[in-house]
Amino acid sequence: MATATKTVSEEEEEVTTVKVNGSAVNGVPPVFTSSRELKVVFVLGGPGSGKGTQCSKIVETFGFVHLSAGDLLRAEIKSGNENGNMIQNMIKEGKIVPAEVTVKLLQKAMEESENDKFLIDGFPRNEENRAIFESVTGIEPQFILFFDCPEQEMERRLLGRNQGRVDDNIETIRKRFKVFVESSIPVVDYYETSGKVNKIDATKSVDKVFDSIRPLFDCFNHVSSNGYEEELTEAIKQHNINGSAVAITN
Ligand SMILES: Nc1ncnc2c1ncn2[C@@H]1O[C@H](COP(=O)(O)OP(=O)(O)O)[C@@H](O)[C@H]1O
Ligand SMILES: Nc1ccn([C@H]2C[C@H](O)[C@@H](COP(=O)(O)OP(=O)(O)O)O2)c(=O)n1
Repeated sequence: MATATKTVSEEEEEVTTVKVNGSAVNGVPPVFTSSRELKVVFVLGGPGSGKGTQCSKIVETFGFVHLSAGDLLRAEIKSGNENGNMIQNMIKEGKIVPAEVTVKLLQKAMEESENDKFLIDGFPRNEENRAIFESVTGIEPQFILFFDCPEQEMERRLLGRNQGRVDDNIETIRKRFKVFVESSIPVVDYYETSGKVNKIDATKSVDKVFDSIRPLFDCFNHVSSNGYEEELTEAIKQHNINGSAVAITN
């Protein structure tokens, strides 16, 4: 007689469903253990372009969880963890922390959350970030928000941010801009080839920037009978048609 009881191997199979997209790094298979269908949006842009500000608004309106890679790293410094000194020194120098450290923090935060929609802010910041995240979690982002803002404006905003950050001084800011152009823009270019990048003119007011982002997230609240994927594809198409005709920074 057929029974509804699941075998141990069937249960194991369920727990590993998000692993299937992951490819092995050096022969090591992906290790993410969530059984949920996670939806991830990467939020990229230069330092001070307004990523964190807009993420807070998206969280309020669309119920995403905001995971700022920078905030997670700063929390790690405060926690007194053995990596703290190394992270602190790299941030002070405007350098990018090794991906294994950052991916582990993001992975832990996602596993501990009960939500299934994540805004990952300030990540992936280089090719190593991107490749290791993909291999470990098997997650492909729904899309990328790319905040386009001239350096002069970002510098003005960072110098006025006033959060007591060790890296918001002119010397480190210049280093961060260089790293952004050399290491982060290539990641944006990578996603550009699969049509996932939604460029946002970040020079406008906070409310105007949010107005331009909003249609990309509406589908997560108003799912039509076709499912959110079709709505999202249409929203991305419209965004690109109306698209802010702004040049990639530098
Ligand atoms: N559209 C905007 N116009 C003017 N200032 C802004 C805008 N968005 C953010 N800011 C301010 O600029 C600074 C940097 O913004 P933040 O969101 O922290 O940037 P990021 O997370 O990209 O580093 C903050 O002081 C913030 O209040
Ligand atoms: N993926 C990441 C994100 C941030 N970091 C480090 C290096 C960055 O200069 C600092 C600050 O990043 P954060 O995203 O908080 O701030 P900015 O966008 O530079 O304003 O953290 C990292 O090493 N790797």
